Amino acid sequence: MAISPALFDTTVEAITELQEGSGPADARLSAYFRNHRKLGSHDRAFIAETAYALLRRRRFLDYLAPEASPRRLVLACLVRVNGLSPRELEPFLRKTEVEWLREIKAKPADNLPLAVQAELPDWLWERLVAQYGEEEALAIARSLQQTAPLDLRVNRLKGQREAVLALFTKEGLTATPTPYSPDGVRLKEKIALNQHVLFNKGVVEVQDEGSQLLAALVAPRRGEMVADFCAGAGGKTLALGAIMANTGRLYAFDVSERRLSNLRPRLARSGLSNLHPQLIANERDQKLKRLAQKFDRVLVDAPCSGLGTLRRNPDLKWRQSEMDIAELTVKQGNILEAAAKLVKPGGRLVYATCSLLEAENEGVVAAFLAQHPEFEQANAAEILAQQKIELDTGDFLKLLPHKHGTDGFFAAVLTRR
Ligand SMILES: C[S@@+](CC[C@H](N)C(=O)[O-])C[C@H]1O[C@@H](n2cnc3c(N)ncnc32)[C@H](O)[C@@H]1O
Repeated sequence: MAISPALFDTTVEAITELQEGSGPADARLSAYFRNHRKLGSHDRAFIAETAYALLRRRRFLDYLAPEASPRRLVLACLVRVNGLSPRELEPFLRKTEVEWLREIKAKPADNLPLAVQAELPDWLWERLVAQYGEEEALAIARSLQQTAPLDLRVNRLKGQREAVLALFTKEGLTATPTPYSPDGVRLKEKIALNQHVLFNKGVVEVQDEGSQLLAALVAPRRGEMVADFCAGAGGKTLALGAIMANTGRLYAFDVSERRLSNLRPRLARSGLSNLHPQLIANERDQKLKRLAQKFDRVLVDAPCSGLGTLRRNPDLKWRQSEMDIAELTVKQGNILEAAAKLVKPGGRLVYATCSLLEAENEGVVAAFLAQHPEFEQANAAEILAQQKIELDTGDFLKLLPHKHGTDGFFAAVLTRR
C-alpha cells in the first residue's frame, strides 16, 4: 500500500493517541476516526492495520527499538512487520532516522526469547507454558498473532446455509462452510457486511464459529425455558433462539444496559419473538429469585480476560495483569453460583469463557463442583455428537485457534441431578 507523508503523520498521531488513552483499542480507534471524519476508507484501513500490527508485534518491536517514540515504532513496524524497504520511506524520514532505520532493518531476529516470539507478556507466556508445554504454547501464541476470518451464522429461521453460500459465491466472494458448526459460513474477504442484504434481512449474523458451537452445546429444545445469564449484545442468545425455532421462552440477562440495548436491533433483524432481555443489577438481583429452578438450560458466558480472542483484540494481552485474572475468577465463581440456582432438576448449565487460562476455566468449574454435589459434569463431545458435530476435545469443550481455526473458547457442561 503506497503511503504519503501526510498519511504517515496521521498514522503516528493516531497511534500516539491510542497509546496515551486507556480502554479497548477498537473503541479508541473508532473515536479517532469520528474526530477525523475527512479520512478516506483507504487511509483508515492503513491506520487500523498499522495500529493492530503494532499491538500484535509489540514485543518484537520493543526488542528492535527499545523505548522508541510512537513515530519510530511505526517506522520499525512498517519495515520489519509490513516489509516496506527503508528507501520507500526515505522521502519523509528525518535526517537522524535514515541511518537508524537501516540499522533496524539489519538487526538480527534469531534466537529471540520465547515470550518475545510468542508476543505475550512474561506472566501470560509462563502460564501457557505451564498448561500446554513450550511447543504447543508457542503454536497457540503464533496463531493468536494472525488475523481472524469473518465467520457468519446463518439464521435457521430465515435462511439455509447452502443458499447463503451460493449467493456469496455468485457475488464473487470466497465463502466456505465452517468445519464444525452446521450454521456457519466463513468468508475470506472482509466485506462491509452491514450493507449486505443478507445481513439487513437477518439471514446472517456475525459470529465466530466457536461461539456457534457454545450454543450447540447448550442445545436447547423446542418449547424449553432457557436463560443466557451474561447475554451482552446477544450473540449467543440469538443463536439459542434460532435453535429453539422461536418457541419456548428465552431470557437474556445482563448487568449492562448499553450491551442489552445493542441486542435490540439484532433481535429485530433476527425475527425472534421468544426472547426477553432483562437488565439485572448484579447476579444476586431480586428478579432472579422467583425464577429459581425454572430453567431447562442456562448458559453462563462469563465475563473473562478474553485472551482467546487476541486475533481480534490484540490489546487485551497488554491491558491485563495477574491481579485482574484473580479478580475475574472470583466474579466468575459468583456468577456461576447464582446462575446455577436457576437450573431445574435434570436441567443443563453451561459455563463458558473465551479465555485460555485454567484459572478462569477448569479452576472455576472445579471450585463450583466441589461445593455443589447436586451438579455433575457431562461430556461435551457426546453432546456435540448428538447434534451431529464431530469434535472431541474431551469432557470440556476446548477450542484453540491453531487446532480449530476458531477463537479460543472453553466450556463445561454441568447437569443438575
Ligand atoms: C463474554 S460477555 C458476553 C457476550 C455475549 N454472551 C455474546 O455472545 O455476545 C460477558 C457479559 O457478562 C456481563 N456481566 C458482567 N457481570 C455480570 C453479572 N454479575 N451478571 C450477569 N452478567 C454480567 C457483561 O456485561 C458482559 O456483557
